[in-house]
Amino acid sequence: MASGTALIYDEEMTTHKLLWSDPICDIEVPERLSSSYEQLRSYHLVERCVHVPAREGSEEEILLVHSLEHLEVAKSTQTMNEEELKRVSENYDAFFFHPSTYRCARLAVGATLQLVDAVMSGKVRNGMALVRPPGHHSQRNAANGFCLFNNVAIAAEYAKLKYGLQRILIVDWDVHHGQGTQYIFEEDPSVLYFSWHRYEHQEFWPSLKESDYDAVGLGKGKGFNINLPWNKVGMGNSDYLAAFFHVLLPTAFEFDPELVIVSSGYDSGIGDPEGQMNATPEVFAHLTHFLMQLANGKLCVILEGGYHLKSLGESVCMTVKTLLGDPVPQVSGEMAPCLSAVESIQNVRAAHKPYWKWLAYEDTSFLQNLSTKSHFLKTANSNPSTEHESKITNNNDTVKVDRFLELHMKNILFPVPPIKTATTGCEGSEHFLSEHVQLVKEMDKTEVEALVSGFYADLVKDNKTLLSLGSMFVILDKILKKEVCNGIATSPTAALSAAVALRHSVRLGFQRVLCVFVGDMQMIPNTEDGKMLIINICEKEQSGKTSCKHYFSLNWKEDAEGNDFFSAVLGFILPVAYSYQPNLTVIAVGPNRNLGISGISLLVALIQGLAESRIFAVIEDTEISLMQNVAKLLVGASTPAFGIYVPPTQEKVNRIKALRDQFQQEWKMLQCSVKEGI
Ligand SMILES: CC(O)(O)NCCCCN
Ligand SMILES: [Zn+2]
Repeated sequence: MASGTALIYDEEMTTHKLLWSDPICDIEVPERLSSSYEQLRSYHLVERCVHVPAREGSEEEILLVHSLEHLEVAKSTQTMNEEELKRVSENYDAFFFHPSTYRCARLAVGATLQLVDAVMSGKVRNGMALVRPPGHHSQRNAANGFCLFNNVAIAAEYAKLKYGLQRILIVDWDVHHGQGTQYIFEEDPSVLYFSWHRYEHQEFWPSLKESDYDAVGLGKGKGFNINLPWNKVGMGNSDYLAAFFHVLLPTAFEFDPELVIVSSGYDSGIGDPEGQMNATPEVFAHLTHFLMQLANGKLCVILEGGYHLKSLGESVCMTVKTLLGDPVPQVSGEMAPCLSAVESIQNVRAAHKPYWKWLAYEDTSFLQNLSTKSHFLKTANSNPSTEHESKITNNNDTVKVDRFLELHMKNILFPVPPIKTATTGCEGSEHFLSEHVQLVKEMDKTEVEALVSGFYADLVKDNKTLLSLGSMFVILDKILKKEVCNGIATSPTAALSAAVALRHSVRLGFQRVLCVFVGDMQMIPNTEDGKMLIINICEKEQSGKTSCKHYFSLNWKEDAEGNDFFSAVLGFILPVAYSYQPNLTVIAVGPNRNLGISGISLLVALIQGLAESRIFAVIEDTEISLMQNVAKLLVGASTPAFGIYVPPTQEKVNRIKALRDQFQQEWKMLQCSVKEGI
């Protein structure tokens, strides 16, 4: 199983720079690269990565995407004087040549391909390439938007050719639309291109009609181009996460890519003069964590834009930390997407409904018989209350942003626990023991009895379970004290252990405990005080207990063919969980579970982004192989395998939709459509 994270950086890529005054291009400075690298060193992240050297992309590799003419023009600039360089640059929209630009652009291509090779060969699991000039605006025959060669597009074509790949996902979270990449792949169903971008109803650069949500791809490529336009500035963490839950991730899991490449621009982060958005650096840890669950973890992150040096550096570090497997920091801010974001999400889901199975039963009825785009929802000016209040008055006040980020990151960053996982040494644990796993000794019997006989006496009826509780208490204590990141235990009665664990966790001071219980929960704690939120995935409605704000019973029957649980996790469980913002997650699997191991693995893998990755898993002791799967995921020892993708049935989609409609006011991350007439 591949492990390790590659970091590719070559200082020579800092030699490309603007030689004359140009207010559009003067933000693309060499310090973008050097200060990001310095920030990685300051967080001791460079030494934890596998260093892979850059190389020059060959002319042949560049010709995979670009015309010979484009290559020749670029090559000819090496010997030009300033006057000539300026003149050639004027042929393009927002591009500047320097005598070293051609060399740097070839290094950027080569660095990107080196990363693809390192990941595809299994030398590493994933990695990041810090490159400039960026790539996603450049086109077959033109430089554009600071980009000369389209690094990511060349990487996709290279991977198809060299590794015979048939499904590559490109995620472009840069705040500008990568129109270059869109043009290159818009008829190609083997490359799924997703981009969000500042758009403001075509007001914002590059102000293209084809950047809107109805540009879904052409010919055989229809459905494989996804544009999510942001029609307002100030988009934040909740908008970005909602876009992942309700648009990108369900599509990505259905597409089932063999490789994921990120056009990783950080101008979508707070403080950036171009983006004017509000998303804070830790959100990139969450986005990265989600993408790591695809393609068996094969993820190549390639730098695009990002023009506020501090914001860029912090976001790059959040990305690399997550690639390395570190716990994911709590995401800040109100978990509620703004109206404009929800409208864009709704529109792009409607536009893509004809192409994706997971959308087949989503009702975009309001669009029933409407063909032209003008009928799609458009807010000329949604009322101010639906706007995010901006944390920073204006992003142009760089020093103010620096100070904000200094404080913000202090709160976000936390010491990573030395040990990743604690376990009880239960049967089967020998299969995943490593230096990241700690066996906990049993709590002594009398201590357990004292603990249990008082506070939990009503729950614990017999001695048999007493001992299994003992080691559970030890694990919970270690998680609370942050001596370990997560823990796993087996129990003869997981339902009882879960009930005791929940009560014990609240007693230990966890204020918001999320419990996802798979199977028959039997005893359901009182969730009135909001200190617990329970999602019970069961085969049939628990006797008489209907769903309410802090208790959901989600009826689900495992699909015989494969794993159809994606829509439940992405469309319901994660949005509720992220809205709740727990500080501990308890995952329990009781008797007669109604979910497959792959469905449960998906749940465990995706939920690690919550509560600073603090998870306590308790599994019925008859489920040895499930326990091993879950443990390997918690340790980070295995890249996730979620079984055969099966789209949700209409009945299951309706069940999730009903819960969403009922609770989207309480848990706003559930929102993915605007009710008529609001
Ligand atoms: C790589 C990039 O997307 O950040 N380039 C932005 C160019 C903006 C020109 N006005
Ligand atoms: Zn950009």
